[in-house]
Amino acid sequence: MAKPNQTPMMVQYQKIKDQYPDAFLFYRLGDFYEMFNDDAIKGAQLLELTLTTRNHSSKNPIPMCGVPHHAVQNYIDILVDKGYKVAICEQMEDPKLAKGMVKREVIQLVTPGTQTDTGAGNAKENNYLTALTQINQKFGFAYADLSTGELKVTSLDSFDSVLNEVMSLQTKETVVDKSVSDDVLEKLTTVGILISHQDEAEVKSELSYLTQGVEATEQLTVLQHLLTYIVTTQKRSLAHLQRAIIYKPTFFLKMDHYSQRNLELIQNMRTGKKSGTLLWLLDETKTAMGGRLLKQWLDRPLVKRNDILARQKKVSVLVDQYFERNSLQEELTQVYDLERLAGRVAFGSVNGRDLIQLKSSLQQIPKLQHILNELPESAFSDIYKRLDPIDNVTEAIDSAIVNEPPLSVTDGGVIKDGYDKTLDSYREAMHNGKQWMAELEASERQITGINNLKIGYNRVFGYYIDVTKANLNKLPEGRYERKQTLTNSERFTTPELKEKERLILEAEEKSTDLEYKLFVKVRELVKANIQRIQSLAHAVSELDVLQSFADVSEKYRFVAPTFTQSDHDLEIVEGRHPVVEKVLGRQTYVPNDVKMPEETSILLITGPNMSGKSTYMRQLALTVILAQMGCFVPAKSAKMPIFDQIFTRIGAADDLISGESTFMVEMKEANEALSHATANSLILFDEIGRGTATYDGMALAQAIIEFVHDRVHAKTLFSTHYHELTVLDKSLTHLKNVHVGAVEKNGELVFLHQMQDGPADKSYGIHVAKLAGLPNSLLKRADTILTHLEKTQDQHSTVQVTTEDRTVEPEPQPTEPAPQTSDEEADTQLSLFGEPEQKISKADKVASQVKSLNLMGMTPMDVMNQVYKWQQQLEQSKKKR
Ligand SMILES: Nc1ncnc2c1ncn2[C@@H]1O[C@H](COP(=O)(O)OP(=O)(O)OP(=O)(O)O)[C@@H](O)[C@H]1O
Repeated sequence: MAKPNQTPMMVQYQKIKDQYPDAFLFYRLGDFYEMFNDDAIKGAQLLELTLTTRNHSSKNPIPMCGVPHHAVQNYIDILVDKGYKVAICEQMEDPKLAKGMVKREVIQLVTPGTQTDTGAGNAKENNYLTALTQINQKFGFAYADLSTGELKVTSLDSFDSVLNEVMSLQTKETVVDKSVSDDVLEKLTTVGILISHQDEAEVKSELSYLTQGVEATEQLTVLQHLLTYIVTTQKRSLAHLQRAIIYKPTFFLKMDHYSQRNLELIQNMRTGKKSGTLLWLLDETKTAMGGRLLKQWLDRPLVKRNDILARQKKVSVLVDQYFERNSLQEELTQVYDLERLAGRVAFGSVNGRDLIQLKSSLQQIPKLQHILNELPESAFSDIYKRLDPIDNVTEAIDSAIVNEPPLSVTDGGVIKDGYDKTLDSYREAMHNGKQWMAELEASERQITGINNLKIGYNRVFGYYIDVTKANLNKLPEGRYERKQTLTNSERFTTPELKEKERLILEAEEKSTDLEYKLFVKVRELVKANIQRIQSLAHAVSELDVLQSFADVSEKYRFVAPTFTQSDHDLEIVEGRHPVVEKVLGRQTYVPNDVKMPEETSILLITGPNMSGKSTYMRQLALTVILAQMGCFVPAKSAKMPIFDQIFTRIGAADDLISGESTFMVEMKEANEALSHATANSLILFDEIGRGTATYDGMALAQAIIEFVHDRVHAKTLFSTHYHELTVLDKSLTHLKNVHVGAVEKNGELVFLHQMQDGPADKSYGIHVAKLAGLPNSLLKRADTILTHLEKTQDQHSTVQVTTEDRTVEPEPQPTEPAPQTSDEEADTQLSLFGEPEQKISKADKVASQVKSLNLMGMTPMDVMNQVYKWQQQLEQSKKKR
């Protein structure tokens, strides 16, 4: 709100700022964009700028900071990357010509989801703006990428599905209307998404084609809000936005975002980067658009047999045709980002260099067509047809734009000679100008007899005749008009020089104006062809991803999988985890079979820690994903059914939203799988139940296995440390035991990484703890406890699997007292800490904790954490003393 005694400028500033309370207002003032008040205080801190004040002599100076106009994009990017919005407020008239206050307006609101200049490093990333509405228990969900014009919409029936979409699209901003509940908004905010409110929906008639064919109320509503938000923030042409495509999550192999994360499809769990992911392995794309499409395919593998086979067929052809594939790669390398170029054409931000990139990309198209023609099969006929070289655009650019245009489109030098007669005549005048001046200089020297007389030019005084002071007396009277006096010379003009100057300057000005007009004309012609460019871009990206699949398939010895028709036979022979194999090296990696014929639905996997159980499970999931993307798979041979969904519970569970315990999340994820999986799904459960007390965990694990076996029938890999569960194969006919082999050599554990039939006979947890470097005395103690526990268990038979009636007998709770230890054992504990018992009460406490430790219910990591805690406690007690 405007404050009393404000200057007219600050009144104008405040009026504009009031319309954008949640954005930084970059207010153009001459060569700078200024921020004031709170924006300035916060902006100076975030952008590391010097904070100054306006009216510093007044009682209430106004905090202020600014950035130079030519560097503004950097600063906008920094703020937007940090999740803020920036309103760019421009001067709408020339300050020299303005009467009173210069008119200013916000020309664009840049937000995290609408940012289109995402930098060269992000060329292979989409930047999705998403939108949400909640109508009659349903969610309308839409998303758009403003840099490429992609627009999609769907209906979702739960918030979990919304979250899946939001997370897998990696959106930074969601547009919502009033219908979205506070609870939903809070959850979205918790996962770091900026919420933008858009309550009105007003889509202009010229954009109504974008929603054509969309009928469901929630879809139409969400699109209208999204489009209104885009129009109000962008305030520029949106000619490249494509008609909304309606999609359904069931069109694709469904995976929740936890699975996508756990399987490390596009993001490394430890580093958050691409390296070490399936995308990293697969990405041999040569164009940025291909890179983006590959990511989309990886997010959404297919489920329709014919679609999968059509892609696979193309990959096969390219695998076989090495030379053609190489040529394709070479030609694709020279195709620029057609999608984003089309976006810049629509926004009007395209420059001469962009048009040259567009031209040279289009010139590659006939070469791509030629290569596809050389291929033996007609598998590529659909792509071939879509490879439209758009000759009229190539010709228009080629005839008009110079080969190496400058960055600016307003300073001339963009249009070719011979393209426009009027432009040529201006250029001639400019060029002749030099000639005229040389001739005039020669004739003036002759007339005056002054040999060092010069004709020069500067921006302030224009053209002048320069005569040294010593020669001034030689100038004839009357003809020479004085312009400027310097120490050693004087500068003059003549009516003739003035006339030539007028012609030259006029030609220059007219020439740049005309060049810009001609450039815009070419740009408009390109704009009229945006849809053709976009459809070409799709075809090129597809070709690029397919060649990348073929390249990777050949390089890493992948094979084409076959898909079973009606039965659920799954047989992978010598399968590999492609990423682990790439990292470890081909020689080190041990391939493994996965054999699950129709009658086997569950593989119960046992084996030591670190032996490769999780890798084996992940390997199968990645093989299925690769197969359903249309790619070859890392195996000697592979036969599988087409899966509809993949559920995984692998690795550490975390829940960003509710802050629930690991065990709670684990159970929720298990529930998700048990309630939604079908006989056509794949379930991977890694050590379910380990997050709670042994008996509880084991009971739950068994009940879950039985439930999957009897009711769900999904193909399931279940790894466990509960060896007691391996007897289940006696009662569950569709369950098979397998284990990862390991052998003990001279007391050392050697992992074979080889999957073998039957259950594992030992857990080897303590051996793994040894590998992790835990102290010898502790390991010795753990061995003693283990022997003791095993004895107790044998005597009391407390842990026993019950399979009768598929129910679990009530088990004793793990609150029973810890096994009594002998004096000799107590001594061992104390020697662990090297201190006599009576002096150290802390050590005493720790020792008693060691005694009561339930090693059976702990992973090596838990043990390490516990030991670390003890070390800390002992360290503190030492310090106190
Ligand atoms: N088939 C294989 N060939 C060679 N090395 C392998 C193979 N599978 C796994 N490994 C190696 O063993 C390591 C441990 O594998 P993984 O995490 O799958 O074991 P795990 O049995 O699931 O362990 P834990 O039970 O402790 O979770 C991997 O990081 C990898 O280096």
